[in-house]
Amino acid sequence: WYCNKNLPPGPWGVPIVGYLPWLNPTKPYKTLTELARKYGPIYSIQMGKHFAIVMSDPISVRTALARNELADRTNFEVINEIMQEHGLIFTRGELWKEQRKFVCNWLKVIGVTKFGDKKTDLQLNIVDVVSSTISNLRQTNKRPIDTGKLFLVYIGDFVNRIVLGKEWPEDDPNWTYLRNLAEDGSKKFSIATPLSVLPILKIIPKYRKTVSEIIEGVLKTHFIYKTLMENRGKEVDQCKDLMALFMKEMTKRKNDIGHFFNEKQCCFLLSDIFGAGVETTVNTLRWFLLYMALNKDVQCELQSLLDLVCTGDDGIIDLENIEHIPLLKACVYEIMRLRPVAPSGIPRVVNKDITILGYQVPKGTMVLPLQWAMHHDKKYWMDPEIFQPKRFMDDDGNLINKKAFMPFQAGKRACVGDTLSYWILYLFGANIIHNFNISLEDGLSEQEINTITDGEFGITLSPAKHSIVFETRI
Ligand code: HEM
Repeated sequence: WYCNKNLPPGPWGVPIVGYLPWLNPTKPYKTLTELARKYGPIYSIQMGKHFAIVMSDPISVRTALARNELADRTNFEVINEIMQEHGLIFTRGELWKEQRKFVCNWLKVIGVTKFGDKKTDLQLNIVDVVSSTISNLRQTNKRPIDTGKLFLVYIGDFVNRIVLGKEWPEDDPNWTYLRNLAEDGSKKFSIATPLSVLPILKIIPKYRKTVSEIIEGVLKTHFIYKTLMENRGKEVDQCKDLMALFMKEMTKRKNDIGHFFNEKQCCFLLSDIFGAGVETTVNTLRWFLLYMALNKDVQCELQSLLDLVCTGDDGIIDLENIEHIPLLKACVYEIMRLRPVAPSGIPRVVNKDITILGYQVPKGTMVLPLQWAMHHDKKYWMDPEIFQPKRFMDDDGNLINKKAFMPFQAGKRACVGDTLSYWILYLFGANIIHNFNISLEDGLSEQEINTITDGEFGITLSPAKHSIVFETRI
């Protein structure tokens, strides 16, 4: 690519590491955004081993992500070592096509449809874990709570139900192990991240050890999944969880060749969906409650609206009720704009030489759709740093689409869990705000609050450690 004179502009780097030494080590998306303001909506940058283009104009990002040539993920050696090219998120080619179709079909089977009937068992399952969360919070008696641990238990429980067809008591040793692994795994993955761009770092014991520990966690998780599979009997035929559907597909195709429905793929797929579904929604919900605590006027307005629609005897706000409160959806959109859990974007790779916005982009180039830059661009958002949910509403109070809003990205590889995530976030968000007055623990200085809202970036962007006080209001 050095000979290619028609590459997008971009900063110079140094041999081997490229531009890495100049990236903010804890918030790389902020440096990448500053570079976007300097070099424009498409620029090139060398990140260690990987040559990348960074895109930040929403229309060109959508157009680029929709192209077949960008439907693959970057080939990271360390990810291949851990995932062995199985699962869904990091797969390529025929395996990806087949497994994505299978997962999208499973989501339809359990009732996740964009415009369909929302009064399904699925909603009852979410409401059930929301009710347990609320009962738990009622007992906190205004004691400050670490929302990360709490939501991991309940959202994790819901995801286990739909993925494994399994409900574990909170103190079950397997479930406790998987939860600890989820928390610990995020930290380990962030330690291992530099390896994806600089595989040479593998010679340093700290990195080797981290990768070995991640692999050990993967193997133990698969052991738990395999035991669950072995213990499932005839009931599987009636079940709709992902594991059951996969097992039925394995039986149906056991004499066929040229497919990927085998036990190894099943284990990687189940853990991929658990990982993709839990950490993202837990952290988005934590951001939501944090900003509710910091914006009492919005919280009060929401509570009055929720009081009006909550007419059922059970005191539950359901998806039907939520259709009448555009402000709630606007708050969820605004939090995903202001603090997207994937601020740098999830990278894709160019699988053959192509032209993007008049530039020649060679095969193998990594493409970063930079969510942080799009979500904080003054051209599209007035006062982008301020939490202002009503920017997603018109003067008549209706929701409006914003082209620069892309938390799930776009195109053939966009997130498969967008609708499900919204349902989880609406049901948890609405019912918690309806039941409790939310505030941040007392006595924090402005600087401490800024540190919390600035967040910590690992696999996802989460608020820095903080506690929330839940005061019962109904
Ligand atoms: C707030 C919640 C969530 C956010 C912000 C989010 C965001 C994303 C993003 C940015 C991508 C990359 C898409 C691309 O390359 O264009 C992605 C991929 C993916 N997400 Fe989500 N996600 C969320 C929740 C979920 C949930 C609940 C599930 C589980 C059903 C899920 C499953 C996946 C899968 C399987 C992929 C990989 C798709 C593929 O490579 O074909 N996500 N997500």
